[in-house]
Amino acid sequence: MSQDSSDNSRSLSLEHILAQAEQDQNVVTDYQAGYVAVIGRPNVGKSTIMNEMLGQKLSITSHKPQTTRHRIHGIHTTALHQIVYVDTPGMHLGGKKSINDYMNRTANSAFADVDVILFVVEAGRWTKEDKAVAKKLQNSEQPVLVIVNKVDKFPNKEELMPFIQQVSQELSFTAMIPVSAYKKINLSAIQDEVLKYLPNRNAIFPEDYVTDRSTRFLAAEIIREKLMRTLGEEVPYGATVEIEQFKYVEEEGRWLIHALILVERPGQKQIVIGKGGQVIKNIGTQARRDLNNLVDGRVHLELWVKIKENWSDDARALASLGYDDNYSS
Ligand SMILES: Nc1nc2c(ncn2[C@@H]2O[C@H](COP(=O)(O)OP(=O)(O)OP(=O)(O)O)[C@@H](O)[C@H]2O)c(=O)[nH]1
Repeated sequence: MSQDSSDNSRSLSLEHILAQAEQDQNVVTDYQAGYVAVIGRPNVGKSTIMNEMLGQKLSITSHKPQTTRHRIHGIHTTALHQIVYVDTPGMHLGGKKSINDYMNRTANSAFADVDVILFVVEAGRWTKEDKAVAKKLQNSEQPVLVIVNKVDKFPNKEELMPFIQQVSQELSFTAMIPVSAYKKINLSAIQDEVLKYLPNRNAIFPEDYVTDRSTRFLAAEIIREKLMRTLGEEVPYGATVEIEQFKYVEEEGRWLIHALILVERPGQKQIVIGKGGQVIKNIGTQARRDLNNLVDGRVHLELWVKIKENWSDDARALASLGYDDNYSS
């Protein structure tokens, strides 16, 4: 073999490699992956739906509006697709406090970069706040799927017709899907419809990821959920949870979690503690059950209540508690 021909064959194989690399880049994968924002006014069931779609509990739920304050990514991966759900705080009209501003900003920014929007509404109840969300979605470039949740409240489907007509008049949407997250009715239709619009793309997150939030963060959310479920109206919006310690104690074979419940006023502290410490004990017992599941082991939980005045109306305090605009997907 002459020197010339061997050079030639080397340059041919280089060309081949470059061509192959270009082909690889243009490969059309069958795999589908993308982001799905779950939006709507408070209390329509966004978190319940997302938890059901994921088959596990990530977002906290309660019967009180505005339970969700942060945006959480729940990741559902199969051999064929990866759907990344972006749960948002319920969008609402009222309130001048920093926390309300923060929640609306987070919700607004959540649907800027997604592939599909799930607009969750409550069967039979179309409010001013729903209208405001509908208005924001009017010029949306992404497909909008209207999820009519809580249809279990209407055993007679005929009674839902006026509601469906009203929504149809006020918003142009890609599809409308009636479901009950609570009774697990028709939830698979949501995924079927989402998959029609999810792009062909490789997985965004590694396949064993279920959320991009830390265990520590999820632990704080679990405690906050129990707090909101246990207490009356006046405390929960003035309360938040900060995890001070989260560590595995080898000798005890269990996790040690120290959490601070921050409230704004002395009266609230009394309510959270309860007579003879009964209320906080009850919150702790409920939270520990879920925390055991979270860490898949045993948890020793210590809860403390502390007053931090006006934390919900102080931008710096909010940032220090993790309500941070810089958090990104
Ligand atoms: N009857 C009925 N209740 C439901 C259904 N889905 C959710 N709920 C209840 O509605 C309440 C609110 O649910 P969430 O999932 O916390 O609502 P959300 O929209 O995430 O609320 P925010 O966090 O305030 O934005 C809870 O008490 C749920 O149990 C449903 O299909 N039927």
